[in-house]
Amino acid sequence: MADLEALKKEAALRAVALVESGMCVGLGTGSTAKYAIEELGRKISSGELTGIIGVATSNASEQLAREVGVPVEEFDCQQFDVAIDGADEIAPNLDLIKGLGGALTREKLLELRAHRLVIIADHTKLVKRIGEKAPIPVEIVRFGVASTLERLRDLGAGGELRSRGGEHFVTDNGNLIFDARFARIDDASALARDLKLTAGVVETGLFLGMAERAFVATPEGVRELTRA
Ligand SMILES: O=C[C@H](O)[C@H](O)[C@H](O)COP(=O)(O)O
Repeated sequence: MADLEALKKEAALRAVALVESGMCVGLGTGSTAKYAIEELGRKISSGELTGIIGVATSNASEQLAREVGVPVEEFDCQQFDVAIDGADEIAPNLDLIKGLGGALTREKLLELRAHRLVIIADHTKLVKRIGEKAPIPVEIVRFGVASTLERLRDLGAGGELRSRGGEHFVTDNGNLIFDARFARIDDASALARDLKLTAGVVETGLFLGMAERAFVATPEGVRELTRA
């Protein structure tokens, strides 16, 4: 296992330690959230946790959860005791960029209903300022994509439509992702609002004021960060 993978798993285990029997748990998406789902499955199989209900933020996470024995329900109006998910960037105030795995819309829908959103990551995801490294994934509908891109460029966005294997990347919702890059983001809330108000935009990967804590694994150990 590469070092970074070991760190991601360490962070995931710390988050799953917060889960208690009978909880409704939001299951994140990505290579770090995968370790959390596996650990949850292990604890359920061993009888350490009972009565857990999981709701997944992507088809891939739902499939993994079923494989490892986490009972999964459809997303409806659940209130989640905890949601555990990865992130692409973590700012000091725990504002996040998410969605490089393409699951941002389902993640946001679910995680807005979580009493506690717990982020798990390795130290490479820490930034001083949001947008420092990662683009902001913006999910957009296919219809009228060229005009939506024009409007996004009018907001100052560089970047491009995400592709995979020479084809447009398509989300679980059947939409496209524009990975938006901005020279410098001084006001993330204003940007999130402007992006959301752009016709054709479904959701953005800016998760502001949502995370309660983050377990960030470093070579020196796991740091626990909480939102002020
Ligand atoms: O759409 C994907 C999610 O937002 C992921 O949580 C995020 O991309 C981090 O993924 P990973 O843990 O694989 O770096």
